[in-house]
Amino acid sequence: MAGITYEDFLDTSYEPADSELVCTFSVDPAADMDMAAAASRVASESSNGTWAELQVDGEITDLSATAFEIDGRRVQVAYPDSLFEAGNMAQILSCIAGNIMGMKAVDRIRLLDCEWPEALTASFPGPRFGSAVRESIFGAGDRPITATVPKPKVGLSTDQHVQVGYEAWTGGIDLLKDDENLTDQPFNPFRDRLIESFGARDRAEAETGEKKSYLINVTADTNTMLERVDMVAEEGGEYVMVDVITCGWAAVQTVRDQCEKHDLAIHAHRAMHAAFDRVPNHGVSMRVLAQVARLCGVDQLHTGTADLGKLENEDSRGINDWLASDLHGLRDVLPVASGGLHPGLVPELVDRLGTNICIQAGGGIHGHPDGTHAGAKALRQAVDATVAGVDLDEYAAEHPELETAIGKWGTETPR
Ligand SMILES: O=C(O)[C@H](O)COP(=O)(O)O
Ligand SMILES: [Mg+2]
Repeated sequence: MAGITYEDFLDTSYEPADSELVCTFSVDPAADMDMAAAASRVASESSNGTWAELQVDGEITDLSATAFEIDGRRVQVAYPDSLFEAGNMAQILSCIAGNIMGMKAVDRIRLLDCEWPEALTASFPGPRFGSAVRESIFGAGDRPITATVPKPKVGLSTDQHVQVGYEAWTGGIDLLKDDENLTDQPFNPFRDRLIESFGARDRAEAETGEKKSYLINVTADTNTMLERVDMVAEEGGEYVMVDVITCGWAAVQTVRDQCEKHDLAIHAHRAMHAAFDRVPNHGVSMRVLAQVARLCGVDQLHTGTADLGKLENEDSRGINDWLASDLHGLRDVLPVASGGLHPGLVPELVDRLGTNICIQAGGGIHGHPDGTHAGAKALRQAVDATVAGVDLDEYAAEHPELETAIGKWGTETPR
C-alpha cells in the first residue's frame, strides 16, 4: 500500500471481473470536491483505504476496490471477491454501505444497486421456499394470497386478537399476521397467542375447507428468536415473521438456519427501511435491501404497494421483478403489498404488480362498516373478481360485502 493515494482507486478503463461485486452509487460530492475525487474516496474507504497515504512494510493482499465508471452522479465500483467473508452479510454491508455513508467527502451517497457474483451469492442460502408458498401451502393457483393484520396493531388481548384472526380466516383470508410491534407484551403474550391462534386456525380450516396459516412475529434478541422459532415448529406452524431491518441481517441469517431445521418459511416485515431509503440520493435503496433479504433467505418480503397505499415506496414493480429474476439459481421471494390497501384498490394493484404477490390489508378489512368478517369477505371477493377478469362494480352487485367496502372507500389512496 505504500504510496497509494485516493486517485489509485479510480480507473475508468478498468473492466470488472465476473467474480467481483459491482455496486452502483449515486454520489453528490462535497462542495469543495470534484466527482473523480469523491468517487475514488468511495472506492477507497469502502475497501482498504483511508484518508491518509499509508506506509505499510512488506507485501499485503491487494483488496482495493475500483471506481470504474462515472456518469453524472452515477458511480460504479467493483469490489474484489476476496475482500468479503463468504456468507457474512454484516461484513459485506460494513464495506459497501459502511463508513462511506457518513464520509465528509460526499454530501449524499446512495447505494442504488448491486450485481452479485456467483461465488458470493452461493455462500448464502437464499429462500427455502420463495413464492412457491402460494401453491405448496395454500394451493392458490393463479390468485394472489391474502393476509391481514389485526388492528389496533397493539392493545388487543390474546382472546380478541385470536377472534379477529378467526373471523378473517373464515371470511376468506389465507394468512393472519402480527403487526410489526406486537411480539410478547403482557397484554398479549407470545406463547398464549401462538397456541390459541393455532386452535382457531384449525377450526377455520375445518369450517372453510381451505388451508390457513399464521405469521407470528418472533422478533427479539437472537437467542429469544430461536426459542420462538422452535416453539412455532413444535406447535405446528408453517411460518415465522421477522422485522428484518430492526433486528438486523446477522440475526436474520441465524433465524434462517433454524428455520431450515424445522422447514419453516420466513415472512419479512421491513419496518424502518425508510430510514435507509426514503431520503432522495442518500442511504441504501429498497432494491438493495430486497437483494440482501433474498440472499439471507426470507421467503416473503414487504416491497410496497406500487404507490397505491399509505406508505411511500420506491419502485415496487422493479424490485418485485428483481426478486423473481434469476440469481445464480437462488429461489425467488414472494412480494408482499401492504400499507393502506383495501378492496377497491385490488384491480389496479394486480394490474401494476401481477398475481404472484401477497395482498395484505389491516384497516382495509377491520375498518369495514360491518366488521372484520365482512371486511375479509370483501377483500377475498375483490381478489376473486380481479383474477376472473370481472369488473369490481359488477361483482359487487352480487356481493354485498364488497359493495359496502367500495361504497366506503371507493378506489381512493389513503394517507
Ligand atoms: O404491517 C403492515 O403492513 C401494516 O400494519 C398494514 O396495515 P394497514 O393495512 O392498516 O395499513
Ligand atoms: Mg404494520
